[in-house]
Amino acid sequence: MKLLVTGGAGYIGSHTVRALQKAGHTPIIVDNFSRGHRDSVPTDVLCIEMDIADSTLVEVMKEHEIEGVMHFAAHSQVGESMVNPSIYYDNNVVGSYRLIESARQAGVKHFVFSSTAAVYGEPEIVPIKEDAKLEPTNVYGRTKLMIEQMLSDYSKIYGMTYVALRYFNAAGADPSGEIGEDHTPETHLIPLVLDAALGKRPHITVFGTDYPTEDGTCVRDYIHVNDLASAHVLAMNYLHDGGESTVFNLGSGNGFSVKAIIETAKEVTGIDILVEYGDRRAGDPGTLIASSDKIKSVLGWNPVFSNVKDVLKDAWGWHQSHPNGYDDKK
Ligand SMILES: NC(=O)c1ccc[n+]([C@@H]2O[C@H](COP(=O)([O-])OP(=O)(O)OC[C@H]3O[C@@H](n4cnc5c(N)ncnc54)[C@H](O)[C@@H]3O)[C@@H](O)[C@H]2O)c1
Ligand SMILES: O=c1ccn([C@@H]2O[C@H](COP(=O)(O)OP(=O)(O)O[C@H]3O[C@H](CO)[C@@H](O)[C@H](O)[C@H]3O)[C@@H](O)[C@H]2O)c(=O)[nH]1
Repeated sequence: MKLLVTGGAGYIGSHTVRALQKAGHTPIIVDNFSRGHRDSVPTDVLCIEMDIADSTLVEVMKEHEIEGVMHFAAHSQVGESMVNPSIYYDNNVVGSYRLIESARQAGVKHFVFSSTAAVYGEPEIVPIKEDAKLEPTNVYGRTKLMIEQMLSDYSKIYGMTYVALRYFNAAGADPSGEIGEDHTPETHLIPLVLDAALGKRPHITVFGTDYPTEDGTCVRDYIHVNDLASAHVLAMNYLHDGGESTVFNLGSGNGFSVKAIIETAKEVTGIDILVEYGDRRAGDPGTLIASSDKIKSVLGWNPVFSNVKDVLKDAWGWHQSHPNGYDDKK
């Protein structure tokens, strides 16, 4: 299939582009490079510098006979969304609306969307299943839920089928060491802990120690970025084969506290990382752990990297070989 990949120069998008190539598809990237990296784009992939809100995308999709869109492009930081919500409503909600509408006008048949565990808010039952209540505790999660609702309406009324993949915490890097996580500014726990191990930061600050969890710090479900990538290929193939619109969770099914991640990072790196304890970050739920039973049974998804230590090892490999991230920003 010829597939348009928005945000394909970002962290998860760049890993998925490679998975699509390996599966025999032709990805075409659209990225405005607000947060992505040119060096993460394979040299044999067409990459168009463009915003998802640009209405001329209709012509791009028609010209390249795009069958499906994979939509990664977004702002995606929980903390930032609680400080600067307007850019989240604009880039995520308005931008996605314009993209979905362009796809409809171009006759695109399928849509795979990067949703998030943040649509659930504070769960009543863990592991979280797809039919759990949807009450986001932060603006970021709310914007993603609104996009899911748009896709549901477009599917019912215009017949454009979609899969929303609600990922939990993406982590790790391709074991090749060629691509990895490089956000500016970095806000995610694992890269920050590894930056502290590299001496690029004096310490890691734990956000909150009074959550109702075993050690008082937030519990998250960390999933290897390549396992996320393989799920995208399965989801698009499923839609191509006539599968109906639906949502799937994507996680490892295991929860790790912030303290546990820091301890595992100390083991993997062999470095005694300095830790400080701070206040809670606004909008953070205490515990998010996925049930991924649905995607396993419906799509036959089979995660390869089930151990958080292996995830951290791959992330550490990338950080050691690219201590300043991609070269393109220097
Ligand atoms: N990282 C995670 O743990 C995680 C978890 C759940 C969901 N997600 C979702 O997955 C997706 C990818 O996340 P990521 O960590 O790879 O993010 P990222 O910031 O690395 O990648 C996003 C890419 O989209 C591009 N982009 C942003 N706005 C754009 C626009 N208006 N037009 C064109 N390009 C634009 C950026 O330049 C960047 O290359 C996001 O939608 C995010 O919400 C991420
Ligand atoms: O310096 C730090 C950074 C983070 N944390 C904590 O570590 C956990 C993980 O935080 P982070 O890595 O920022 O991820 P989340 O806020 O859980 O959000 C990620 O995971 C969500 C799905 O669960 C996605 O939707 C988001 O896009 C993605 O950023 C949270 O409890 C944070 O409070 C710290 O204690 N100190």
